[in-house]
Amino acid sequence: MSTVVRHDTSPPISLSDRWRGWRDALLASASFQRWAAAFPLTRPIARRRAAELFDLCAGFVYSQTLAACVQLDLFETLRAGPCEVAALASHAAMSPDAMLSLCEAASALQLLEHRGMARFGLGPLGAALLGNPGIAAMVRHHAALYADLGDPVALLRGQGRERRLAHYWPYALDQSGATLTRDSVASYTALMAASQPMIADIVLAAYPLSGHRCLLDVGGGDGSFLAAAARQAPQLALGLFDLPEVAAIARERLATAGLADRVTIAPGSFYTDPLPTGADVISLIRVVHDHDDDAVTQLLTKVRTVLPENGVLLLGEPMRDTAKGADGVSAYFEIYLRAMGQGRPRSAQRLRELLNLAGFSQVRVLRTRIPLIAGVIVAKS
Ligand SMILES: C[S@@+](CC[C@H](N)C(=O)[O-])C[C@H]1O[C@@H](n2cnc3c(N)ncnc32)[C@H](O)[C@@H]1O
Repeated sequence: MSTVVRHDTSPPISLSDRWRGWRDALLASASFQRWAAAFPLTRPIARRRAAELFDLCAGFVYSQTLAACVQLDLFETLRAGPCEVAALASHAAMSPDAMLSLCEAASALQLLEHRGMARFGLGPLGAALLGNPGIAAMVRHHAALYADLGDPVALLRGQGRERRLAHYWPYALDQSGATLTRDSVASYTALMAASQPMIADIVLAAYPLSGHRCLLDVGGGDGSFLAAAARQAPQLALGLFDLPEVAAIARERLATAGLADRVTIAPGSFYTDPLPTGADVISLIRVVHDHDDDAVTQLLTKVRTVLPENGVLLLGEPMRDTAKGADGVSAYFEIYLRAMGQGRPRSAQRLRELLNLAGFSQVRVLRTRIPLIAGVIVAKS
């Protein structure tokens, strides 16, 4: 491994750099670690750090344990009540020993729980997962991400290998959407629809739409957010803009929901086509984060241009800095979006800067029920 060359144009070392340097040297010292683990006052910190490092090393195994449970429909199987390992094993076409390993691992992760007499039932996290089908869908689609992450350094260097995640989100490869087929958009559209009810609850609780006349959902997927908005605000006229093949799915889904008369569907790409006019509120739900800064600034400018005076932009997506525990979200999206090939996880502050750049001068960051899942910003020009 070569040494990093430091140029003397680096800024002078600050007091905080010095303090951190001292701390890092201490923490990196094996003898300090031994002392900290032995000394009663520092022992709890040493144990916590050891557990945190262990979790980081083992994270992939935890994820794959969860993936196996989802793939085998274990949570669904246990919904009705606990089962014997032998029955679960025969259902999953594996040996009872292998099933026991999976059940033990899943129990340690609170996905399952021992229920005595070689039986296992749902654990608190497995049960919670059943209440939100979006999570299982998310776990299943991670197969593409983990394939890309087989060699993380090659991924970061942009070397070789076909990127499976970029094919999963084909608009990352074709911004006009012209080459996309129904098949190529169907899985990501279904994935988004599965988690949309929770997102819609969070966004619409933070910013109820009762004061608006017409909502245009840009990048609106299969129309699940619009359907939730329609339930909350019966007066609202609805519009959806998305790539043509996705817009076709939305047309069918919204017709099935009995909303055909209330909704106008506009197929197109926000890179190449104008946005429809007429809405007094335009939503961008989980759209901005997977596009690069220049594209986002252009999109936000387009949105501002078609909004009337006093019209509102409603932006909802995970943000780096709006929640306790958001560090994990930040780490996840940094690498996820790198594998996808575009976009950045942004802080509310960075989004504010991009909104200002696009001509929105009144920007408010709203509190949300579960900030880890979605932050909300409303903006006016
Ligand atoms: C991550 S999904 C979010 C979907 C939906 N808003 C939700 O939260 O469930 C991003 C959406 O933006 C759409 N999209 C991506 N690029 C687009 C473009 N250039 N023009 C229009 N829509 C686009 C995708 O088709 C997809 O439906």
